[in-house]
Amino acid sequence: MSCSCQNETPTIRTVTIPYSHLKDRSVDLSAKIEEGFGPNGLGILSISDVPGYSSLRQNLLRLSPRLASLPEDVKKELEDPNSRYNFGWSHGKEKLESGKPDILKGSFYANPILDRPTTDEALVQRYASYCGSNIWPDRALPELEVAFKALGKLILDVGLMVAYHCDQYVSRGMNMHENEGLEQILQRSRCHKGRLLYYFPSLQSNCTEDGGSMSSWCGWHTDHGSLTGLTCGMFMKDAVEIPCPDSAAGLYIRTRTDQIVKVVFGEDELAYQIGETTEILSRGHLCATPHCVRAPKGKDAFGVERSTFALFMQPDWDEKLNFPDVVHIHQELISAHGSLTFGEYTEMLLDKYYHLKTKAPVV
Ligand SMILES: O=C(O)CCC(=O)C(=O)O
Ligand SMILES: [Fe+2]
Repeated sequence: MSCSCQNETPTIRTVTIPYSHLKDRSVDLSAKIEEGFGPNGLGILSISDVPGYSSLRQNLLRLSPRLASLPEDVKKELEDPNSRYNFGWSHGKEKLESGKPDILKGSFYANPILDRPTTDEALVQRYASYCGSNIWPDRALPELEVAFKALGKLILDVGLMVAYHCDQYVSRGMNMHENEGLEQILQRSRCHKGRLLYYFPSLQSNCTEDGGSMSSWCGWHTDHGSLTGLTCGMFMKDAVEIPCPDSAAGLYIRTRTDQIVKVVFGEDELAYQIGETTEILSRGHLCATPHCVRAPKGKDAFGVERSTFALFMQPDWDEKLNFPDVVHIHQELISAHGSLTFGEYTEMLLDKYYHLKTKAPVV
């Protein structure tokens, strides 16, 4: 890990694993997994030299401003209130830390592997945010489906390799039942979710000030699922890709010791973060990652937009989660219900946080 310090907030480079090591199941990557995801790690690591990745990233991220600038009535047709906007276009539906609607970014959600994970209508109603169907802009932006699925599949394939090495690391510290490792859970899931994010350009009135807030573009949170694949954000101005105009802008992480650090990884690297579900199931051997995104500031930030893509890899709605006896996240929910499926667990969380289905998702 290298660290350069500016404004007292250190900038830390992620632990990086070359793809050639990752794909080799006989290489022992425990030390790297521990350094990135273990109790003293940042909860993020990146994979370098993934074949084909750079162009798939560029193809998809370049479509993000085009999607966001489609006419309002076209975007409205891509909305899915029934899934609480967890499929298709979502803008201004989620709430910020302040409770105000989040109008700073637009998201497009889809399952990159299965267009329709089940035909069972009862399941679609019960777990609408997982079991729903994809909504593609077939006429307005037909390239989106191809580019989204191609990048999403690649991030899943590489993510399964990361998961294999996570299991190797965790099984050194605890007994793992057969079939209950992260790799197998993710392999058999039908509900992975991709999110193409578009951060609208800063407006003149607010791009000089962010009130010192780290989370000016995306609030502090931990991802809910198992493992999140994340691309390096692409900054653009007037449809042209530019370097980020403010070195303080980008992804921030809160460390185990409550320090806030800015995290960087190469444009051609694919980053992975741990979600809450993995932290619970691994009994804390792998730790979830609190993170947020800071918008650029200063006069050069005017008109600058950011695009990125996240793949939330999560257990199937039917997956029985073998929760440990002692957990420190969502303890009251889990201990009251010995064995829960991931679908049931998620519905309970949504109810806890979002007051009986009136608000936003927890991906
Ligand atoms: O924009 C980013 O880099 C991170 C987005 C994120 O954390 C999320 O979608 O959960
Ligand atoms: Fe996140």
